[in-house]
Amino acid sequence: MSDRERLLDEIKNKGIVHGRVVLSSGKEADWYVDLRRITLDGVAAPLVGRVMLDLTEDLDYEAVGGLTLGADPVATSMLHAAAARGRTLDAFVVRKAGKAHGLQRRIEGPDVAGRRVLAVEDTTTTGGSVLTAVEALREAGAQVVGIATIVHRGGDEALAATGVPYRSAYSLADLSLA
Ligand SMILES: O=P(O)(O)OC[C@H]1O[C@H](OP(=O)(O)OP(=O)(O)O)[C@H](O)[C@@H]1O
Ligand SMILES: O=C(O)c1cc(=O)[nH]c(=O)[nH]1
Repeated sequence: MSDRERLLDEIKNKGIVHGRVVLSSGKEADWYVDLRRITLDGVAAPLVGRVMLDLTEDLDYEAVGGLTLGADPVATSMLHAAAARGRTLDAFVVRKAGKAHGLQRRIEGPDVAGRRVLAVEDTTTTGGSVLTAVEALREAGAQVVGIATIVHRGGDEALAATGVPYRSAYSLADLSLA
């Protein structure tokens, strides 16, 4: 079984929750893909790193990250998977809001200014969260070369408007949710 097939099984078995839920956008839905149960799972997280590296292998980037919290373990899994393959990949965290004390950084981690970066997410519904990260990265002087998410729920138009390649590892059809 490939990493992609194994991760799909993990998501189906551990990540899908049925029931009425309010989404990040304020919309309501009858099911939720809780990818934190995947990206923080000891078996699934290493697969996340390898699958997301494979998904974006044609893109040239030196750092990866996105809007906290969903994106954070995606980025660190990729960092470790890259290291296991002999490649150095930095990670970063985009805060939802700037911080008023300490160094007052909106983007934590090694500096992204002037660097080629990949914006990641665990799931995209409207694309709003990852677009917030893309805006913050561009403001900080990073060159966003692509966007990648584990599960694509929606947001196609907003994502296309960024003008950079967008990839998702799985569609709702893969999860038998569409
Ligand atoms: O495409 P969107 O409409 O923005 O929805 C997707 C976002 O929603 C979830 O995060 P949430 O806002 O629940 O916050 P969290 O990551 O802090 O848990 C998820 O992790 C994505 O970041
Ligand atoms: O839109 C969201 O907030 C959302 C949907 C989903 O399936 N999973 C998730 O973590 N967030």
